[in-house]
Amino acid sequence: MARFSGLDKQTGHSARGKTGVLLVNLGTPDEPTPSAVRRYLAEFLADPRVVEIPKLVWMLILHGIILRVRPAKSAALYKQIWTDKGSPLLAISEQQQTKLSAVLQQHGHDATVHLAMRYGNPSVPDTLQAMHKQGIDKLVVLPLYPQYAAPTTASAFDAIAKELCKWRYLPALHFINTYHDHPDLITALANSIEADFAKNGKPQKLVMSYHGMPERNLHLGDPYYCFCMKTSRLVVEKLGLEKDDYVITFQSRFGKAKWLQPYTDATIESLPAQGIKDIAVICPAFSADCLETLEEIQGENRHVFEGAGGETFRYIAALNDNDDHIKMMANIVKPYL
Ligand SMILES: C=CC1=C(C)c2cc3[nH]c(cc4nc(cc5[nH]c(cc1n2)c(C)c5CCC(=O)O)C(CCC(=O)O)=C4C)c(C)c3C=C
Ligand SMILES: [Fe+2]
Ligand SMILES: [Fe+2]
Repeated sequence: MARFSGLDKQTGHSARGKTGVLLVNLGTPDEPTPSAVRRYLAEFLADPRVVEIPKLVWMLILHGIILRVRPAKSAALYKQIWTDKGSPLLAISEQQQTKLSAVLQQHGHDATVHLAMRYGNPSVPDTLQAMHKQGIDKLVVLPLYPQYAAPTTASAFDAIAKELCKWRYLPALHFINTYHDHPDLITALANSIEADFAKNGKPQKLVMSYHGMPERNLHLGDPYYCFCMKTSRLVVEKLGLEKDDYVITFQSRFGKAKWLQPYTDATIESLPAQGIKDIAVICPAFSADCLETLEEIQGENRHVFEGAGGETFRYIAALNDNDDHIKMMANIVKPYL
């Protein structure tokens, strides 16, 4: 057998030269059941980009403890957010794919749009192989993480590289590594906050809650924290908010290590005692609503706030398939088509 995979002469040497856009997001279990969640978490948490502790020690902890306990608990949470179209993250990503494809066509670009999930399905290797067979040899990858982070963006790159390493005829490749300060992202976030304020009134505090990361990663050189700060600064400048109008926090802590601070849940719990009983929460690291926004913020953190004496809690949805968001994606990829 040949060492590198190639296409037969027919498909390999003619009808090529097509351009494809590949959207990548994190992924989600196939079903909200303990066995499907176990499969998903086993792949996710074994990724050395995600958990950076010595492999042997981590495999013992992961398989000995975490994968015995967490799947049942997480499956119960996934059940709460599951829809008739499946996991929100996947369903929303599919809508983004369809709409981006339509917008690029409208603008006269002859590029197809594809979707892959870093963990679970549709997988990165399956999607790339299908694109290869369709004659795509110009590839633009847009990982849907606005702020570069090694556990997310670099991990998406690893999965793509791992597949391409096996190919004989490599595509031209453009990999978008971050868009945390892209003007269209800032506009889309500001518009969505403004629409909420116009409809529901300006809250006493806007909480901008980002997915967390171990603090150690920041000291090792991951720019994620600084990129989150920049996204927030640009959005609040655009909205003309004052320092007291908002707070930046980090959610979804996993494990016992110190993660980026301040933590979302502790901050939200402390607000009512300071007289802040009316808040709106937005999660600018999530391009699609998912477990971490729908269950953790809209569910858990709402209870935390109300339990501490808070009165009005609003969650401002992720940008999902908003027109602004799709336009941003189109403008980000267009220069490379
Ligand atoms: C274990 C370490 C984790 C790091 C580091 C991490 C970073 C990180 N994650 C996202 C985006 C998402 N994470 C999601 C779920 C999720 N994340 C972790 C762990 C880490 N994430 C776990 C264990 C889980 C699974 C949920 C659970 O069992 O509790 C999701 C949602 C997936 C879904 O199906 O809805 C997203 C999206 C970012 C942006 C990030 C950046 C540093
Ligand atoms: Fe995560
Ligand atoms: Fe969570």
